[in-house]
Parts: sequence; C-alpha cells; structure tokens
Amino acid sequence: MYSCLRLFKSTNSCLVSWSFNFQPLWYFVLSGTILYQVGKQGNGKTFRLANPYLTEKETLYHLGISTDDNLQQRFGDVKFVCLGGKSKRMQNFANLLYTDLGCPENSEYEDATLPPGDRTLRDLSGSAGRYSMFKVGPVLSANHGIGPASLSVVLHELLKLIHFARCTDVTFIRIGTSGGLGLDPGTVVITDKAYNGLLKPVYTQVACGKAIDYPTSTHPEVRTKLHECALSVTSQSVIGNTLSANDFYEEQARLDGALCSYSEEEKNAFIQKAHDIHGIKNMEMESTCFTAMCTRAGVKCGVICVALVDRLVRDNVTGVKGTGIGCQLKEWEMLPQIICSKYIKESL
Ligand SMILES: O=P(O)(O)O[C@@H]1C[C@H](O)[C@@H](CO)O1
Ligand SMILES: O=c1cc[nH]c(=O)[nH]1
Repeated sequence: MYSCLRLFKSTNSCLVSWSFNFQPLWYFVLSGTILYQVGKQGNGKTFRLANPYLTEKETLYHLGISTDDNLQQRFGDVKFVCLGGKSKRMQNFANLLYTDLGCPENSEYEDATLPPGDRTLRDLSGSAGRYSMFKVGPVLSANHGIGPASLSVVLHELLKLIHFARCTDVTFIRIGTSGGLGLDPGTVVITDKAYNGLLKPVYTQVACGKAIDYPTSTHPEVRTKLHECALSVTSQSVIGNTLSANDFYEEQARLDGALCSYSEEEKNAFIQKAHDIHGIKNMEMESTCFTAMCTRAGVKCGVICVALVDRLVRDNVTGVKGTGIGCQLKEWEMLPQIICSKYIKESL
C-alpha cells in the first residue's frame, strides 16, 4: 500500500490512511491484526473526475461513444485500461487476454450468439475512425497513436469513460516499444520516472497561454509488480527512467532524420548524459503525458516498453516485416503484452 499521510482515527479498532490520490483507505483492526481492508489496490471509491464543467451528457467524440450508450452497465466493471501506439497491437493484446482470462463473458463481441471460442471482439471505437478499443472482461485495450498530442485526446476520453461508468480502482498501463540505452534489444524497461526532452522529470501542459509542469512518476506498486511479472517471463528486464520525446528523430537525438541540427559528438554527449546522470534506460514518446495525466486524474499508472534498438550503438530500428529481424521485432513487441496479461491475471 502506498500512502502519503497516515492518520490513526483509533489505535485499536479502525484506522484510516490517505491513498495515492489522497482519498481515504479504511482499515478495521483488532489487536493489531487487519480484519478488513476496503480497497486492496485502490480505495474502493467510485472514480470521479474533479472537472466542475463536466455535464451529465457528454460525447466522447474520438472514441465514438456517448453518455447515452449505457456506460455504467457496459463499462462499470473495468479495472484496467491498457494502451499502446498501434491499433493492431491492442487488438492482438485483447485477443491474448481473452484466452489468458478464459473467455470472460463480460467482454464486448461482434457476434455474442456464437460459442465463446468462435466469437470476435468488437472494435468499440471503429465508427469514429481515430482509435481502436476492445473490452475483455474487466480490461479495456485501446491504441493511442504516436506522441502526446494523440495520446492526450484518447486519455481525456478514457478517463471520462471510467468516470461516467462509475468504475472503482482502475489502473492504467502503457505497453509500448522504445529505444534502449545500453541495453540489448529485446530488454523490457519498466518506467520509474518519465523525463522530457530537456531532461526534466515533468510534463508541460500549455493551457490558456500558460505552461504548467506536472509530475511524471509511475505508481510504485504497479512498477514493482510489473517488474516481478517481467522477471518471470524474461531475465532481461530493468526498472529505470524513460526519456519521453515529442518526436522520433531530432528530440531523440537521431542522426538519420530528414533534418538534423547537431553533430554526432553532440548527439553522443546528450544520450550519454541522459544515461549516466539521469538514469535513463529508454526513449519513447508518451510516458510524460501518460504519467502526468493519470496522476492528475487520480488513477494508478505503469509503463512497460520493450527496447528495439540500443541507442548507444545505433539509431536505426531495422527490420522488414516477414524476414528474420522483422520477426524478431514482432516477438519483442509481444513481451510487454505477455507480461501485462500476467500482471492483470495475477491482480484479479
Ligand atoms: O506504443 P508505441 O510502440 O507506439 O510507442 C513508441 C513511441 C512512439 O509512439 C512510437 C515511435 O515508433 O513507438
Ligand atoms: O527508438 C525508438 C524506438 C521506438 N520508439 C521510440 O520512440 N524510439
């Protein structure tokens, strides 16, 4: 349990502590033994967004869903929201979960009348054409596209979805790919803190002409447990900080973009500094926005990415679909999915 403040209402029978999002967790204690704890992972309270401007009727435009779509009945049981860049990856992850969780009935299908093994999971956001989203038991699997602009849109709408669905104790997990720093390709990195391109552990949100910096840590319980699950799948797994850039080329100090404003020496010095001084183990494009928005909203979050290339050695992510190295990339991309599925199964 992670608590920022701990207050004892009574030393013997009942105590309350404040959870990660500063909401109370109640414990009922007799002679020092916890008899009953409300909310093992969270606080058992209905998730509420604090935005006073939200109304009862809202359209989640990019998800192709609205508050008229029985959100509480269809999504009220959601405990995990998993996100990754590609829609195909998130569809594949949904299918993997469907098998790993034993074809849970509370999934959303194209064809619910077929026997469980023959059913196809429905893309719930297909009509809007921007993102894909699947529901498998208590899990939503959605893609977020590339970078914070695309991610923030779907995160706003997913957070609103779990708010209107009145979900409890929801954890958000990003399952992605990245460039590793001093790691063999295929190594799995679980993010501790996310850093921006200026090597600061913040996400800068611009609103009404002002820039506000928000903290970017993952939840300690989530990252520890993700790491335990990762180690049971592969010995090549580390916890470290992640550089989250606004683009794939210049902000990640690649020399092989169309444009380049720095020398190879400057590139090497930057990557080495990120690694040596800030403990950065990988680079991707979403973890600052993801951790900051989840933390602001009061949901636990974790980030698990596989490294596809060692950026201390090269820039290029090589591989052609269907040939040797391409198959390897596909295998590596599966690792965060397998680990996350294990995490979810063990958490339910
Ligand atoms: O979740 P994915 O694998 O899409 O994340 C990384 C960061 C960028 O979105 C993208 C760049 O190739 O991959
Ligand atoms: O180097 C890499 C690989 C995948 N995704 C990134 O953002 N960077």
